[in-house]
Amino acid sequence: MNIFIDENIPYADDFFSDIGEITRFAGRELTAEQMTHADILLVRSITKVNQTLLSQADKLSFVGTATIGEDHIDKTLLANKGVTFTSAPGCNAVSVAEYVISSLYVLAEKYHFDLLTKTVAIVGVGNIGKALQKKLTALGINLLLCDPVREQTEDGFVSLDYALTHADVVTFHTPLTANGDHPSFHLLNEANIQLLKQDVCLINASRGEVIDNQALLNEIYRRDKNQELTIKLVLDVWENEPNPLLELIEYTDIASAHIAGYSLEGKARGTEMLYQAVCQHLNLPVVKKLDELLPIPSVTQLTLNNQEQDVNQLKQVIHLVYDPRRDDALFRNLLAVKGFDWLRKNYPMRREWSSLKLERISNNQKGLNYLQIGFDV
Ligand SMILES: NC(=O)c1ccc[n+]([C@@H]2O[C@H](COP(=O)([O-])OP(=O)(O)OC[C@H]3O[C@@H](n4cnc5c(N)ncnc54)[C@H](O)[C@@H]3O)[C@@H](O)[C@H]2O)c1
Ligand SMILES: O=C(O)[C@H](O)[C@H](O)COP(=O)(O)O
Repeated sequence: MNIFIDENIPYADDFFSDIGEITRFAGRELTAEQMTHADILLVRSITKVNQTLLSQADKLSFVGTATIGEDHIDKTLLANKGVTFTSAPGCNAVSVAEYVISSLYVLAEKYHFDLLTKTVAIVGVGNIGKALQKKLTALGINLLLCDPVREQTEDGFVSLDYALTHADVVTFHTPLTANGDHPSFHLLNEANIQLLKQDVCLINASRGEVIDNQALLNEIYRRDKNQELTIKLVLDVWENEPNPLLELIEYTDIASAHIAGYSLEGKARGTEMLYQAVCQHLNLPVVKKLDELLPIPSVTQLTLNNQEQDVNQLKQVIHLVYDPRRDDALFRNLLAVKGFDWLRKNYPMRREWSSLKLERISNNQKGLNYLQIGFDV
């Protein structure tokens, strides 16, 4: 059993070494010739699984992507070839939600605003959007939800134009789609970008192509020329990765190399989900568990030393576990020297909020419930 596994899939040996012979590959360099030997192929988002790659893959019976996004997979081709496919839905949803909230508290600090006075629009309310909705609701932050697919059968959603016009923060969490009733390609574009409020915070942690990056840059120039307040910008994903629009970077408040989903837990859950799917595919018992593999966090416990949680304490606790300014500094300092893919391949350890246990001075503390937003209490 020959298992081809992307080099950026963690814990591959732990989960798969006793199932078959593992061949690791660099995600952008896998060739059709190599695929002649593969029974199982496990990829990440940068490997295009298409006719070109699979033209000689006569032994292939299973393809898995250790990611939420599937836009790099020709699923129709796999179905026609009788190849089983699975992705890792929700594996890094918490990681992305925590990236967004950590970034919002950086913006609140930098621009001296109170998040509780802001309305946040979540565009795309699936696994990630729901994780974000749960945390932001627990933080008492006003929300608008935009999801035309869910809106067909559920209440409580607003149109994109309404969200763009009324929200102080707009954060995108749709898949990248070019077809269907609600294509997301260039969802934010030249025609609607001027609807954004004067001092809006704009976040993209979905796919770069969901926002027309040139139209965004042009809008930034236009607002600057008209001496309007500029857009506060958090970009984790970029059109044309790994070659982002360089002129856009200087106008971002937080820029990162498509790492919002890169918590250790998020990436490792993707591996575990593929392992479970491979076991089902091969009729093998599931005997490996991720919890047995995760390392002890560098900070495991914190005692909160004041009776009332205030926003400063909250910000410090959140940024103790993960502060996106770290990734922004790496991006700005190393993108030109090392490159986008290197930044992702060499991403430093990052844990999720649940890895930190909060000890309290007294149990009668009122205010924020850290447990509800995802800390271990
Ligand atoms: N930056 C990162 O590291 C990172 C990590 C994980 C996922 N992602 C991206 O985020 C995307 C969303 O992830 P998810 O797990 O929430 O997926 P999901 O499929 O669970 O949810 C996506 C939601 O978007 C909605 N949607 C689809 N088209 C829409 C449109 N035109 N307008 C508004 N809503 C629309 C869907 O109805 C669905 O509810 C993934 O497809 C992936 O591309 C990025
Ligand atoms: O789709 C996803 O899960 C995320 O975009 C994830 O960050 C992709 O990571 P990659 O496969 O590019 O390493």
